[in-house]
Amino acid sequence: MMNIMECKNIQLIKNNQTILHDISFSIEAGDSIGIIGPSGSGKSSLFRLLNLLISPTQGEILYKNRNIRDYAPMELRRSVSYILQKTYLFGTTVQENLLYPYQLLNQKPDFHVIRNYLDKANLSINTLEKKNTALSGGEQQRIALIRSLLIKPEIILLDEVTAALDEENTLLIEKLVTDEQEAHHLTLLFVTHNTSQAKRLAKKILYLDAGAIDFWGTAADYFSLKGERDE
Ligand SMILES: Nc1ncnc2c1ncn2[C@@H]1O[C@H](COP(=O)(O)OP(=O)(O)OP(=O)(O)O)[C@@H](O)[C@H]1O
Repeated sequence: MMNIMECKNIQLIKNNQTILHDISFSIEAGDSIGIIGPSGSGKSSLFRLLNLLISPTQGEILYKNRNIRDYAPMELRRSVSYILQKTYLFGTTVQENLLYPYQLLNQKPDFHVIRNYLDKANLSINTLEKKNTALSGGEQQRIALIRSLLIKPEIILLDEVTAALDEENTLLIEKLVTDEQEAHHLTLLFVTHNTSQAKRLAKKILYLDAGAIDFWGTAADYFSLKGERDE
């Protein structure tokens, strides 16, 4: 299996506080990695590093064997897409958001593809004409995810994207992601506080505690060890 991304001895210090200590792990193409750990353990900081929003104090991050600092940030962010709990739809209508990826990629909009994603997300084609503000939080989150997927990233970083959603919306978001993994070998890293979600989606678990890796391995091992600890 090819390592699509690698963190090598990452350290992050901010205001004299060590936020991440010596983080090393490799991400294989097609992986599905759940990142869990207590509040303040550094999960979002790790994503911000992987997306070139901040730089490590020490260590290096490689994407396809090349230091991410050697990529233009916008170029890297097309391949490594970062989606937050609080989504930002821009402009006025849903259509503007779903046509944006085609402008970015300099391609003609493919309404067949758009319709397909809307169908999967349980949204009708008429949603395109709706104003962003006319959508529920769950619908906005689905549109934001579709907008990201239309850019055809190789990796997506989902930072608690379903934390504010109900079960139905959560499962729709999960389905969009898992279908994309099957169809395009998408690599998934997701932060969650939801154990059931981690069990449903993760093949591997990275557990952070106070900025250090406390567990890194298969989800099966993690949940069987955790089960023993909880007994
Ligand atoms: N810009 C910053 N400047 C200084 N300290 C920061 C900054 N951003 C985050 N921190 C600190 O870094 C630590 C890790 O924060 P981070 O948001 O990465 O944790 P997290 O695991 O994502 O937490 P949560 O689960 O609550 O979202 C915290 O102690 C936080 O206060």
